[in-house]
Amino acid sequence: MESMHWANNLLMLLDQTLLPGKIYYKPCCDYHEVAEAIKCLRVRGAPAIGAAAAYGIVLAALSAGQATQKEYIKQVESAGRFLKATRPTAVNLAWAVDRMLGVMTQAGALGAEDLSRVLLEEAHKIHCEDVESNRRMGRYGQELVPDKAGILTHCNAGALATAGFGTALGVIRAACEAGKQVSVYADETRPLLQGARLTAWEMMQDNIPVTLITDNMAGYLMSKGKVDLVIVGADRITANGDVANKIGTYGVAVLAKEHGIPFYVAAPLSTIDLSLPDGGAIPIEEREQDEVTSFGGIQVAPAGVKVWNPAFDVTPHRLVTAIITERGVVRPDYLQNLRKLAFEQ
Ligand SMILES: CSC[C@@H](O)[C@@H](O)C(=O)COP(=O)(O)O
Repeated sequence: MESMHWANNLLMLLDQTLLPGKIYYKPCCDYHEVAEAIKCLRVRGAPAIGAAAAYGIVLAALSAGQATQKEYIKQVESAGRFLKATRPTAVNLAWAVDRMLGVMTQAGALGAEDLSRVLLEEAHKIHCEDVESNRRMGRYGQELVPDKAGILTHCNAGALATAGFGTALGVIRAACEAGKQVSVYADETRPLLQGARLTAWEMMQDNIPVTLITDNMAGYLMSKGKVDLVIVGADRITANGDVANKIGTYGVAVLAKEHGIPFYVAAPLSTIDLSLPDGGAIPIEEREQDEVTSFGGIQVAPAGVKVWNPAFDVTPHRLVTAIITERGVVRPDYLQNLRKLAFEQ
């Protein structure tokens, strides 16, 4: 299932807020619609919001087509700032926007039509490269998966969260393609249920055995010897290997440590942010309180109760066994090894 595609100068986004009940591709005809879709999690997952934002830049460029060159550049840059401000944690979003703006600057001498064509080519490149990275990650990562493994995952780091194949779920898919049998356990992932709604659905679509658990069952599941490894995606990885991912990931990592279970993170290089020294510097998105006080549109908490709703947490690098990237598997010392990997050609 494609998370997005480009058709007739429109970005078609699979509306993930409706899954698994309904499959609907929402057409976005301007960058404001793309920004709204990112904010509301119609499109979500770090690489997917990066690719969507890249197409958002193309839409801004297309609608600036009649402007003078100076005005055109001003409008596209302003769209870039707008798109970047939608969600602060996943660095892939800013990475993709900056890459698009960089291409615009380099090709600055071109007329509007050519410039928009170059931007569309770049957005397609970002989209295609992500699928290719995930496939590579899968090849490296599947070597860490023993046959008959019980695998716990949190949130959704699958095809839906990327341009295709997935990061953490890509590793699982690659292990299956290599002939291994696996049993996947999906944390439901409160408050927005990406695990229940999306991961369980994705695994079932591919006939990969999956068992859904609520988030508070993970420790007991591990104590019963059902989990051989944990694998999750990431929204941002800092220079020292600290990992921001969906809220609840940190708790799973602590439980994995307690039970001696390897904890793997699968993420492309576009998720690695060497400009930040450690996880303390990552901006963590806080979302609306009704995501916590309501469930399926029904209020489940007393009106007026105080709520804290961070969308992500940070897992310290000491709990991360290895980081799987499209260039290979990185192990501690992350400070040294991530830098080495990023600058390798
Ligand atoms: C390959 S996706 C990795 C992460 O982006 C994913 O695990 C996650 O935390 C997504 O959060 P979301 O709030 O659904 O966008």
